[in-house]
Amino acid sequence: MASGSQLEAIKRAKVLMVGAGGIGCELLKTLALSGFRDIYIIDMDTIEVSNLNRQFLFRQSHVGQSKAKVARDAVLKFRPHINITPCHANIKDPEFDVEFFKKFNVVLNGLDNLDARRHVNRLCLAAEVPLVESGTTGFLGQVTVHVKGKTECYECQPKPTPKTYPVCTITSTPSKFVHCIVWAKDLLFAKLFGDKNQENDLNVRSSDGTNSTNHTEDVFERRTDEDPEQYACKIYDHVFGYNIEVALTNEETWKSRNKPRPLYVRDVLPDNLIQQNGSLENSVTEESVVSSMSSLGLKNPQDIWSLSENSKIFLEALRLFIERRQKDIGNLTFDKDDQLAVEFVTAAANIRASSFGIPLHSLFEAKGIAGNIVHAVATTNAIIAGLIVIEAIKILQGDFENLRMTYCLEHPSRKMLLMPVQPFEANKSCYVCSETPLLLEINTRTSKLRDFVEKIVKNKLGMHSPLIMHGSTLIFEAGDGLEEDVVANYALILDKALAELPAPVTSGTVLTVEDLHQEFSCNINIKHREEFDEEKEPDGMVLAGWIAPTQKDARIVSNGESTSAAHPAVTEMVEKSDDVEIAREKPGTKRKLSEMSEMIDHVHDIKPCSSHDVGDQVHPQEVEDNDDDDDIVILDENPETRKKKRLQ
Ligand SMILES: Nc1ncnc2c1ncn2[C@@H]1O[C@H](COP(=O)(O)OP(=O)(O)OP(=O)(O)O)[C@@H](O)[C@H]1O
Ligand SMILES: [Zn+2]
Repeated sequence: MASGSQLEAIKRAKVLMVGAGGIGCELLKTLALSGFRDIYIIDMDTIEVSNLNRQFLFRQSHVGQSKAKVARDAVLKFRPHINITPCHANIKDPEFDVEFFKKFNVVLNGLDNLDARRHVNRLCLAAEVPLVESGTTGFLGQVTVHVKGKTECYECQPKPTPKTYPVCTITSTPSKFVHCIVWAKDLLFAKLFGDKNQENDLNVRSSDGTNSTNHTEDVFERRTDEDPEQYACKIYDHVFGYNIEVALTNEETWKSRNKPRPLYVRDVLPDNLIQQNGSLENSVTEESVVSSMSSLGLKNPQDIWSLSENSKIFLEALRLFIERRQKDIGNLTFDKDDQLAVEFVTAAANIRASSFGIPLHSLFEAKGIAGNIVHAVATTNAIIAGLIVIEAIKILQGDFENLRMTYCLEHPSRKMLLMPVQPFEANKSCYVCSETPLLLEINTRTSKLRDFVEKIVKNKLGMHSPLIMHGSTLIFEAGDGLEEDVVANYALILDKALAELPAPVTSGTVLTVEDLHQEFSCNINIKHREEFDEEKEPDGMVLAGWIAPTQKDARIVSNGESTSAAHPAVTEMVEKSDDVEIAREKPGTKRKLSEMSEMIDHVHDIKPCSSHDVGDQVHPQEVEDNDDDDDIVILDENPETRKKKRLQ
């Protein structure tokens, strides 16, 4: 029961809620029932059937409608007199600028991606509005609070980077099903249905053994006289048969590994395959979702298909893409909600797995791996939403002393499901909330402005509409509303090496990079470096100067006993600590735990590797083998052993 002063603060508060999904639905309900009266809610999505099991404000009849609007209507049914303003929009739209943010007393995030979270963080800092940030991954979750000048900001700690796999493991030597999924999704699917101009590491060889670059025919191009079935068989034979035969010629590779088996349509399927394959075409109606499973009469997504069933699905899905989804071809990126794409990727991954002697998986499992899905747990969302409201109330009352970051653990430690931790102070070298410049080591003679913009400014710094200045000279800008000739001029400049720009960027140059939409600016000191290690520094540049505070001075101390952990994950804390609060070495300050919120946003990535580095200590293959492909570290159920176990 809220006290009088709490109720006053609640009644007066203007709250901005971003995201009306799993956490958002719970949050809106809890805010309304706690007495909040003025809530602005932004969500860019419409309701999908898959949301209904946990986003309880939505019903089947709402599918296709704006989440923000339906959530508002649902809550007004039991709290008719409060003011909820729904907005079906992207929080990154320019209208949600710093002035907009300033209208609110607190911002509450129920988002599901790093990009939007960083954007909100920057605007909250600029507008000086406190932010309560949240995330859940299955049974795990956390609520963190970010108040400018009092706590760290959301970006003070580097976020976990996406899981990457060495290119050679993916293209040549898969040893786990996830490698086959990454191959099927990021290479084969992208090659067949994605942007033709993008770089792709899939071996594109023509059937006579020469590399396609030296040969007139590209197997992936469909000839005009080739019908979809023939084309599908050609692709099958090429990627599962011919390419494997070519790989087998490299005997070195197979000395210490099991050899893969080349697979050809003629061996895997009966001769009359093509007729069989297309014979159920009539079962696919115009209105229904295009699906090779239903076309072939396979119903249960939890069944593990045989090699021949996977082969049929592969050929049928490819045929259906050509015949029914022609307009999408060339623009597709894998989407876990695209049934035909999931079927194709499952089948392709399973056929490859079969070739390499890796156990096959069901469509349900494959979809989970391909879409990085950790199944959402409604109760975790409800707990997290409750905690968001508790922290929001403290903020509204100005009770900053008692703010807590709270972690929801899957396996309660010392009978505690929730672990509250005092917020950590701001990282003095955070490039977002402090003015600390970054340092970029780059080959200024060979790296193009485009590389700098894409790899550093957009990917690493998360800017969308950047403006790059060299002193008072504007080098580059991107974003909507630029004149055509300006855009054309920048397009030319992008292909120039940094040192050859009209205002040359060389060692010692300080660049200022700004994103006006994010009200965010930072300086980057440029240091020329001639060479980079292709394997360890695949970007060909290294951004430094953004040091997590944990690296230097923070260590976990539990009951007076320090450990050497540099950047503790929540589970390590559970493992080693008897206390809820964890003191830094410096007495009187407390440290918070590393973030888990991005775990769910992880994507599988591929990084380059050379082919002869097996056995090397730092070889990615070895790292990956030990690492077991995991994103989330959890504790073993048995508290005695307290071993770390990993959750895929
Ligand atoms: N940039 C953004 N602007 C506005 N809303 C956003 C933005 N990014 C994400 N969201 C919203 O945040 C919500 C996150 O909710 P949740 O994590 O439950 O995801 P979901 O898409 O509803 O479910 P799932 O991904 O599990 O199918 C979504 O409703 C999504 O539309
Ligand atoms: Zn910061």
